[in-house]
Amino acid sequence: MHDKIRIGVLGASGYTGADLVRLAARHPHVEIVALTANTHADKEMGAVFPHLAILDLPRLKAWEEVDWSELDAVFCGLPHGTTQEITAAVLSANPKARIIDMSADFRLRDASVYAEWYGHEHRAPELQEEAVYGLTEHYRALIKDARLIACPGCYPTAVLMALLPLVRQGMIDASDLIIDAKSGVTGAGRGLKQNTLFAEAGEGLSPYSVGKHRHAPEIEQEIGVAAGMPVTVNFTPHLIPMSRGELVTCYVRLAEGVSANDLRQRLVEDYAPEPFVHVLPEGGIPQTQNVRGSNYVQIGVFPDRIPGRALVIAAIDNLVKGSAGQALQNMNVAFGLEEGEGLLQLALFP
Ligand SMILES: NC(=O)C1=CN([C@@H]2O[C@H](COP(=O)(O)OP(=O)(O)OC[C@H]3O[C@@H](n4cnc5c(N)ncnc54)[C@H](OP(=O)(O)O)[C@@H]3O)[C@@H](O)[C@H]2O)C=CC1
Ligand SMILES: CC(=O)N[C@@H](CCC(=O)OP(=O)(O)O)C(=O)O
Repeated sequence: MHDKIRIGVLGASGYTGADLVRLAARHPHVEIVALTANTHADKEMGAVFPHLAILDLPRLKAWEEVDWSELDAVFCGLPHGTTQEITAAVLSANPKARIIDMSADFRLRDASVYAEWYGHEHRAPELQEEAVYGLTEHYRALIKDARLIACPGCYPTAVLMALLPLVRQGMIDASDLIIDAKSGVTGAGRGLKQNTLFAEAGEGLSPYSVGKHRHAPEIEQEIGVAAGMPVTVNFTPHLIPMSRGELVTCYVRLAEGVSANDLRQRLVEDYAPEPFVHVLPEGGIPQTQNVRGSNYVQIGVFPDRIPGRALVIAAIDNLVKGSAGQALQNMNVAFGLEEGEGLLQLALFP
């Protein structure tokens, strides 16, 4: 029996993997045993990420070279589509390993919805069925015993944290949700992409995947469960010229007799025991700068000038609460640790 949780991070040369390493390196109950990369395999982590060079870390290697038997938990920060077969291989080599996946591969429960939005049949359908959706505050009881945890996408994390308690209580109309979302460029990963080049993303603001972003079905899946009926949402993401951070503005229709104040009160009460959720007082403005580098979520509620409507706004750091931080939070739950262990650092402001 080891006194620390021995972890591997697949995709450690990417943004989510590297942020996981940054956080895990200071976690008192974690030992980082294996790190993998694709094109960066065989490099030192500190050579790929000089901000981590101060740490004594294992060398990056190809995932095929990892000895799975020495790991208790495996974090996957791989491009979606690549994690299914790798997860199946890991679990067949070490059925006791806990997999905490940051990609989209196991989030959708319906195989046909997955195939429609990701363009291929799922390659590990039995694992897709087994996976637990890793929105910690809402699925904690299932995460505790799960072998495969599918961490939510960054946008769905922010949206669902803002809306789930309200939909569940029937305080807003789940069939009338308009979500205007903005993300920093790290949301797109570290690979070279034209739209995230400084010259093209800087000093600009653009919507993308309008009407067809793959986070829409993920949001619809979870809102649908909370509402007890299928829903369709209007979800439009935008790319903002900042490195980290995400802000979602949700325009909602209030149920009869419900006010924006009631929504805030509901969120305050539901999230009162939650260490990472801060529901702001009346007039409080959520800002990405207030959560930058941290695992916190800020939520603000405002009345709309249009009667019967309200705005619920949430801010997160896409790489922390939106991926690596939430993944580590899930590991804490799965291994029976204090949920805030390794995650209580405050936002880097300004
Ligand atoms: N960025 C974000 O804000 C969020 C991302 N996610 C999801 O997390 C996952 C990782 O994202 P992110 O870190 O941004 O991505 P990056 O592009 O920054 O990193 C991808 C990582 O996967 C490795 N890799 C790429 N292709 C393969 C392959 N075929 N086999 C094995 N390893 C491979 C890369 O290795 P190498 O660099 O050596 O080529 C790199 O380590 C994605 O599924 C993403 O959608 C989820 C929530 C938020
Ligand atoms: C700015 C940007 O490009 N963001 C990414 C979202 C990152 C994320 O959460 O993606 P997964 O669902 O693949 O994990 C995007 O819109 O595709």
